[in-house]
Amino acid sequence: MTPDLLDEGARRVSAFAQKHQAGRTESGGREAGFGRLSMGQEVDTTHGRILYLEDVSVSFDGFKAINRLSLDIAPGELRCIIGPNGAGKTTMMDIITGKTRPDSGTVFFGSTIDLLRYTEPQIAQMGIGRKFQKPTVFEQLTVFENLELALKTDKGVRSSMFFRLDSGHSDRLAEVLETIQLSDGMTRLAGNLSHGQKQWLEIGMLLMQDPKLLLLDEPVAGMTDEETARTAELFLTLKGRHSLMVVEHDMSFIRAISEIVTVLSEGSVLAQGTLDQVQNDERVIEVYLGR
Ligand SMILES: Nc1ncnc2c1ncn2[C@@H]1O[C@H](COP(=O)(O)OP(=O)(O)OP(=O)(O)O)[C@@H](O)[C@H]1O
Repeated sequence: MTPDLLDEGARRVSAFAQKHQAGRTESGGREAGFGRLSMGQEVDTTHGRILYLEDVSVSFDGFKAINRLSLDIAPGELRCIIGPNGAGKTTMMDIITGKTRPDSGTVFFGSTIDLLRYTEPQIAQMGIGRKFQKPTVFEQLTVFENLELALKTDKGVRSSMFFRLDSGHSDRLAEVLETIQLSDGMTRLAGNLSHGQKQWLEIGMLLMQDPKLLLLDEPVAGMTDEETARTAELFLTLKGRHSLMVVEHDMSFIRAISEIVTVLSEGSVLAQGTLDQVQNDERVIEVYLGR
């Protein structure tokens, strides 16, 4: 990175810090919430569902990875998805985000947006954010710059460096920094963060884009116990303001955050209920022990 870019970055961070130092609230301003949608479409959740899949199937070379899958998620819900390896969890997220087209079935965002009519970037713009297992932050940029860049994903890195935050963006950035507990580390290079902090930063980058629905694939894999506990706290603060779908194998984490747990097996819903209910379900015990 050139010195002029570094100077420019430092100047912006300093101006930002001065503006927001006094403005920190106990809740980090979280009461303001998120929720903007683009694409000129509002998500209609009046029927009590933000995501709705019905009878969805997809095959790869004759193998049914998703088999007549039906499930729905309520606005503000934090839904945990578990299931043995190969159950179809990632493929289900690929279908929701437009990465994979199902052979049949229905996938709706709210009650009016047919997601199967949109491309992957359009679905992201509509407010469905996805976090893959591995963190993909820009290691050579600071925490602040990563978050700032997330506001302007349509621009190149250099033009984004000179992008000026308006006060709405600036407030959101401060709010997100508080939410992901990186306010004090905003000038650190992302490459120097711990694994857990990188994961939180990437979640923060998604939050900058005002997602209605967040899909998170194995968010605590590789985290320390302390990082896992902090991630549970983070998800509980996001619940209500966003809808979350969390795929995870770590049962202690699921226990800390879950209300309803959906168990996938062989591409379908095998069981659904509280973690205790599904863990005591004979069919669930069988698919886990059978492997
Ligand atoms: N593009 C593809 N081509 C062929 N087979 C695929 C493809 N994507 C997924 N599959 C198969 O579909 C099945 C479901 O895979 P998927 O990755 O969705 O499972 P998962 O529940 O996410 O597993 P894990 O917990 O191991 O991540 C697996 O048998 C996988 O091998």
